[in-house]
Amino acid sequence: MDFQTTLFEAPPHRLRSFEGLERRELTEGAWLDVLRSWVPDADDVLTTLVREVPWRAEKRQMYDRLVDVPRLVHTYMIGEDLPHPVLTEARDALTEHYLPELGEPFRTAGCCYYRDGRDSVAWHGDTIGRGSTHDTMVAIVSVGDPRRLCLRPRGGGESIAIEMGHGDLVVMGGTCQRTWEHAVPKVAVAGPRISVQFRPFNVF
Ligand SMILES: O=C(O)CCC(=O)C(=O)O
Ligand SMILES: [Fe+2]
Repeated sequence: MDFQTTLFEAPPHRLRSFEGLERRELTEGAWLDVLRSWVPDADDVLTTLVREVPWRAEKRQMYDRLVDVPRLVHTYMIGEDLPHPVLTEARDALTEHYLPELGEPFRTAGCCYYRDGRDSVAWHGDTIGRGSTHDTMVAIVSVGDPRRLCLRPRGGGESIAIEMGHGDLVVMGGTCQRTWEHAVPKVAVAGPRISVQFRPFNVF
């Protein structure tokens, strides 16, 4: 790229491209995509979200069972402005990249704030709405301290774990919400982490 191009053409996204995205096929038509260090300004995204998101404690029945959810949450519904421009870019870039496979845009952004290693989410699938019956995608952008996303097949079998680091993208796709479960387990020591999950219409 020559100097003039760099100087005069503002990049359409400050996000990196999807080059380096790796797919891991799980069983029964479930899969995981992982792209490390996708999000720029991850430090700024973290501090902005800690400050700007109207966090509330989660005390309710979640998904298909009553789970222990020690963490803070807030969901940006369809049409609501997101609290950081990088998140808007991320949602639009995800929509563009996955549209041929997903067939619809990412619409909502669920935010979860794990304040320290004691915050966690128990085993569940995102099966409110269409995730219980249809193939879909949940795209997770992670900022802050790394935490493990554990996954296990619902029918029994070995679990796997993916580290979600500062600025990483992890996408659960195919049948993942109905044939597998996922969890973010407690750990002895961890600093703050925020997860932003982009989902299509009527997937929670
Ligand atoms: O913390 C994460 O990245 C996963 C959260 C999650 O599975 C959920 O809120 O449904
Ligand atoms: Fe989930």
